[in-house]
Amino acid sequence: MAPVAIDNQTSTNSTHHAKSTKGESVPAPSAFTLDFSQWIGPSATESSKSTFVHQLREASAGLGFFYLLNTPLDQGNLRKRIFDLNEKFFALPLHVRQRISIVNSPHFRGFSKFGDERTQSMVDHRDQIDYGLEYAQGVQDDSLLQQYPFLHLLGPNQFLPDEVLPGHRELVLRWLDICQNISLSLTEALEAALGAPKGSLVQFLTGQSEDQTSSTAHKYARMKTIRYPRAANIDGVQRLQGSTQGVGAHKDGGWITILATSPHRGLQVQSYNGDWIDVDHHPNAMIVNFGQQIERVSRGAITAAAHRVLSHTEDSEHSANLPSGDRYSVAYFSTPALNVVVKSLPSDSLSPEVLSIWQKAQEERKKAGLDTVVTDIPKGDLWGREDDVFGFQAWKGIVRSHPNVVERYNYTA
Ligand SMILES: O=C(O)CCC(=O)C(=O)O
Ligand SMILES: [Fe+2]
Repeated sequence: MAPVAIDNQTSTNSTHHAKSTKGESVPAPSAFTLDFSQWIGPSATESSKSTFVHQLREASAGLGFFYLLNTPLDQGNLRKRIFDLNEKFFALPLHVRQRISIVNSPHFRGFSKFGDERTQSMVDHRDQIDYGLEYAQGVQDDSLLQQYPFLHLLGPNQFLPDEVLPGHRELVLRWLDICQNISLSLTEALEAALGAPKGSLVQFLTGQSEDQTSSTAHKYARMKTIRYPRAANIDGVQRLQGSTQGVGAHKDGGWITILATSPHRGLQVQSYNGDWIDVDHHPNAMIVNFGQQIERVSRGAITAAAHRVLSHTEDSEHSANLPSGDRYSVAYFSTPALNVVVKSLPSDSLSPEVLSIWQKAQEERKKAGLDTVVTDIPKGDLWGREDDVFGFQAWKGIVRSHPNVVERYNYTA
């Protein structure tokens, strides 16, 4: 097959208000289920690995969301323990939760009260603890921080002591560590799926590629333990009348997201035709989606999923026949190292298999009367200039989500 240049312009063009010109409803591609043990571990064989890579390729060009079975996160009782921890934390009185308030942390890590976070300038109806890859201490060099404000993101997490929340530090750091490994391993599989040279994507995560801030690789990742409460008033804050925004429509700013949810409905992904599709809870699979940096690196061959979470009150129709109580989730976001320039792969280096899947998707869109993908997210929302290190994008994303931290430390946005 003649190679076709996959171009960022056409593959991920934002057509905010585009509609199917035929006005008919277009069937949406469904989410895929992949088995991680086919890719890595004692039962993986050459043939199972190639099946995995094939499925990953298909999943990457579809909704950009897939289920991943048999990860180490679903072994033993780890998932149950972290969800128990999450529920216990949010059951604590506000003044105890605020002992690890995000505004205590110059590194944007800690508890955000209900109503303190924004997406697309609108308030999110959730509360959460933000974490990042653990660094014993923050960067101390003031002139470096001035030049590269995103280095403020590196530093220690905040945890409640074991007497108050048993296992908090241990469990979260373990979850983070396992997710790091899964994300690296999936990145190796993505290299195979795209036909990219070995190590060409992994280098972005390890920080071993181009380096403009220092000779140190500033590896990075974020994680959140989240609650979407149902009550009308949470910690003295009233829900916005009529708003169902748990977290508003967005594409994750980083690389790969690994998500576990409680059985409650709420997560939705936007199909190429603009429809919002439920991504249901899976009791023994992680939900994986891609972030904007992979979309950029792959020139749009891999879709960064546009998604959102609806947050419903007790009496809404969405709550019917669903488990009562609040929705919880644990989200891990791998990102490129802060010091790397995330360069796109040369378009002629993408494998014919990827190009043909991409072309098929294009043809389907055309048949549906759509020239481009319909999305609520502006194109290249968190893409940087080709020569900027990723840290600047990470900084842009975080400062707009947490204006209270920006104000407390006099950061410039
Ligand atoms: O809570 C969820 O299910 C998803 C959260 C999410 O998309 C995010 O925090 O970026
Ligand atoms: Fe997200």
